[in-house]
Parts: sequence; C-alpha cells; structure tokens
Amino acid sequence: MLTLELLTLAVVVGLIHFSIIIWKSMTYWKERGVKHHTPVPIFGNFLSVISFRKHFFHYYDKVYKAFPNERMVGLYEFMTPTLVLRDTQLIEHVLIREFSTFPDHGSFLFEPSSVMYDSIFNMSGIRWRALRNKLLITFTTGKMRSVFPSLSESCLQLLNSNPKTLEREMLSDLAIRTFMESMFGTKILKSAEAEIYTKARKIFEPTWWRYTQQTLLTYFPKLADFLHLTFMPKHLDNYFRSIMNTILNQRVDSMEDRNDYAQVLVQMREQKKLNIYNRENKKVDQTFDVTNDLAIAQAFMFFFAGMDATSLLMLYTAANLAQSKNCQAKAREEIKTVLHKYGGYSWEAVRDMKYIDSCVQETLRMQPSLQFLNRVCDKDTSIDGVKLVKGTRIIIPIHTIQMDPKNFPNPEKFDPERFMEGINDKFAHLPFSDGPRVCLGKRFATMETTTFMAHLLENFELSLSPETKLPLKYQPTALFLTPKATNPIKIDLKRIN
Ligand code: HEM
Repeated sequence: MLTLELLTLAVVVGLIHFSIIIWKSMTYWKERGVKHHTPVPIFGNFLSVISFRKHFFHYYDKVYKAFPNERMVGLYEFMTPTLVLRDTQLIEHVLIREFSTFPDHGSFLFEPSSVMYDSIFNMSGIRWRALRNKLLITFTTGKMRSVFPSLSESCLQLLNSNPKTLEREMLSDLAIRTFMESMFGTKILKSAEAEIYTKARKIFEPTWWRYTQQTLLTYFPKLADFLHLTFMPKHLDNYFRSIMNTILNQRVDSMEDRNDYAQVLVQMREQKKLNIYNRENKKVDQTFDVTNDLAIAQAFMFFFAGMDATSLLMLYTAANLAQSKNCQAKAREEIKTVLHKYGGYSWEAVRDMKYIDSCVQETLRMQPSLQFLNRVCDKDTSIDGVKLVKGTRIIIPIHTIQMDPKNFPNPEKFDPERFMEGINDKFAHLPFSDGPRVCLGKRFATMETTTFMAHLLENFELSLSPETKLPLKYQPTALFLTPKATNPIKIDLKRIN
C-alpha cells in the first residue's frame, strides 16, 4: 500500500517537475520582452519541422520576416530558446567584438563516437584556439599558390572529357579529387575512385531518417545518446576513418616532406601534443594531447567541408550564369583580357578575375551552402540590453539576411555588379562567416570555384537544361542548401573553344 502511494507521489512530482521545465522553456522570451511567436509545448515553434516538408532555415526566415522592426527576435526550437539576430551591428557584436562570450557552436549534430566529434568545427575553448592556430598555416598565400597548378589541371581534366551536361555528381567528384591532391598530395587510384565517390555522396544523402537523427542529436542529445543515434551510418564513419588513417600513414611511409595539410597533421600526430601559448608573454601556457583519432578527425573535417559545400557553390554559380547570357559574355571577356595579361592560367591571373569572383560572391549571397551560423553564449551576458543565460543559442540567418531587400535591393536578381565595387555592409554578406571562427577553407573554396568557372566559361557556352524547372526548390532534409532531389540542376554545355 505504502509502495503504491510512494509510486503515485513520485509520478506526480515527476509530472510537476516536467511541467515546470516545459513552462519555463516557453516563457524565456516573454520574460525578456523579446518578440516571438507563441510556442506549442515541447515543439516550441518547430511543430512542422517534423513534417519534413520545410528546411530548418524556413523557420529562421519566417520569424525574421514576421518582426521587421526588431533588431533580434526569439524562437523556440522545440524546448530550446534561441535568439535570431536581424541587425548587422548585433551580428558583428557576436562574431567579433564579443567573440570571447560566443566562441562556440554548442551541441550540434555530432555524437561523441562520430569522427566529426573531435573536429575543429565541434571543438571549444583553448583546444579549439590551439588547433586553429596550427591548421591556419595550411592556407597561406604561398600554399594557395603552390596548389594552384594541380587544382587547375583537375578542372581541365573534367572539361577535356567533353561533357555534354554538368551535374552535381560530376562536381562533387571533382571537389574530392582536387581536395585529395591539393591538401593530401594523393591521387585516388582509378580502381578505388568509384567506391570513394559513391561512399562520399552517401555522407550527405538527405533522407528523412538521417534528418530525424540529426534533429534529435542537436536538440535532444541525451535522448539521441539513449537511442544510439549517429550523425552518419557507422559503416561510413569507419570507412572514412580508415581512408584518412591510410592517407596519413602513407605520408609517413613515403618519407616525403610536402608542404601541405597532410604534413601538418602527420607532424601534429608525431609530436603527440599541441601547445597553447600565453597571449601576453608568448610562452607555452598549456599543452593538450594529440591522438591519432584527433588527427583523423581534422583530415575528415576538411574532406567533409571541402566536398559538398564547394561542389554546390560550383553548381549554383554555373546555374546562375547559365540563365544570363550577358553575364557569361562579360565573364568571357574578362577571362580573355586576364589570360592575355598574365600569359595563361596562374594563381595571380585567377585572383585578378574580379568579375568571375563577383559571380561567385553573388551566388554565395543567393545560395549560401550553409544557410545560418550558430553560436551559444558561454557565460551569462546581455545583447542590446536583453539578459541571456549561459548556454542560450544564437542564430544568424545568413540566407535570409542576404535576401533581404533592405540589404540587397531586388534580391532575387542575379546581379554580380553588386560586388564589383565592394558592398556597404560586410555583415550583411556572411557565406563563410567572419571573425576568429571564419571558415578556414574560404580562400581555397573561392579559388577552386573561380578557377573551375574560368575554365568552364572559356570552353563552353552554358544554358539551363529544360529538365530543370524554375524557380529552384531546396531539399528540406539536406544539411547544406541542396537542390530538391525531384528537380536536380542540369546545365547543358556547348563547346565553343
Ligand atoms: C563554398 C564552400 C564553403 C562554404 C560556403 C563554407 C562555409 C563555412 C561556414 C559558414 C562555416 C562556419 C563558420 C562559423 O561558424 O562562424 C565554416 C566553417 C569551417 N569551414 Fe568552411 N565552407 C566552405 C568550404 C570549406 C573548405 C573547402 C574547407 C577546408 C578545406 C572548409 C573548412 C572549414 C572549417 C575547418 C571550419 C570550422 C572553423 C572553426 O570552427 O574554427 N570549408 N565554413
């Protein structure tokens, strides 16, 4: 009898406790006077996320547009209160001025056993800073210049096969090939190509089940852990760990001493430590251990970031140009002038192709691979007078901001001229982010895309295939901004050179 009473009491206390948690999670923005839509218990403002019909960024877009006069708005991502920034000064505050309060991405996507868990993207605090300082040396001007010839050669190799159409798969294979050669100094064996390409595409396969797992990993990490959910299937995780391990071991066995990313990782692994220096006296403050898994995580992170985001950028740039004969003509004129000036392709020549770079920037404005940036505050703080408790999530909806007519008039129009003279507010165009956490591969990705576009436009006339229907729609279950599987982008190519 007593046991039954105790059990009933425990259930009642549990229910009250749970109701308080839910109630508290729903009143966060009201208490702070931040405008928001009324949340639904447990689902917050994300009820229709579970219908798989709309992409996440749709909710940031919706709340951004609903309160046009606010500098920031509140949102409930299920039970997580999230602040969505609208004002570019506040964005600068979070990304740069108050970076030390908002240094990390917070709980996001990757479970502890994932190869990505130890990657720099997921790292925080001083470990992140030490690793970032170490990896930065891979992207110096000298390094970019030295990888240019092999990168340019890979683009030509694809185009010399005389393709009649350009499609996403060809570009993701190209991105993998150029990346392996430039960063790891490795040519993929012909016999291994098909398997690597197929498995790499599977990393980003946008299925509803993958999307569900990734949603639970981000918003309900304890439940995801209990259910043993993973960011990507275990067989893929193991496969890529093994590939990255082989690449690093091959570098050691070959005793080659190349000046590339693989070398940085191999050295780090051999030294077994990374130093963290004191900012004032420049002496070693702390060290942290570098395991083989940590080196592999950084190798995979670059592969992961390099492949999908860059191939999508190449695809969207080609698609935007395919719809504008004028822009193509202007780009071809520039290619001719620049190649004449430099006597052919070189890193310097491509860097001088300002109009093509503007086409790439304009594409990044309209179709940024990542549609939002995320941060958490790592201490209690306030933004614009609003008090935030440690752990509050911040979203910078870059896609929406870049498509806001206030920042870019007539935003649906592909107009590279906007970038020819430089833009007024650099915090209104953040496809690679900004500040200490800015994308490490920014220079590499833009150089690769500009080089590919120059070769492509020099040799082919582009037109959008009638099979691709406009306006483009995006796959709601994909991590990056990806064309809908039922309406893929196809570009018809006609050789002109
Ligand atoms: C079009 C291609 C790409 C786009 C649009 C892109 C965009 C981004 C964005 C928005 C972030 C998040 C930054 C933040 O949270 O503030 C990021 C992070 C990162 N990206 Fe990229 N990226 C691209 C290609 C690459 C490539 C090719 C590499 C490597 C070679 C790379 C390496 C990284 C790394 C390592 C980070 C994490 C930086 C950190 O947390 O310190 N990305 N990227």
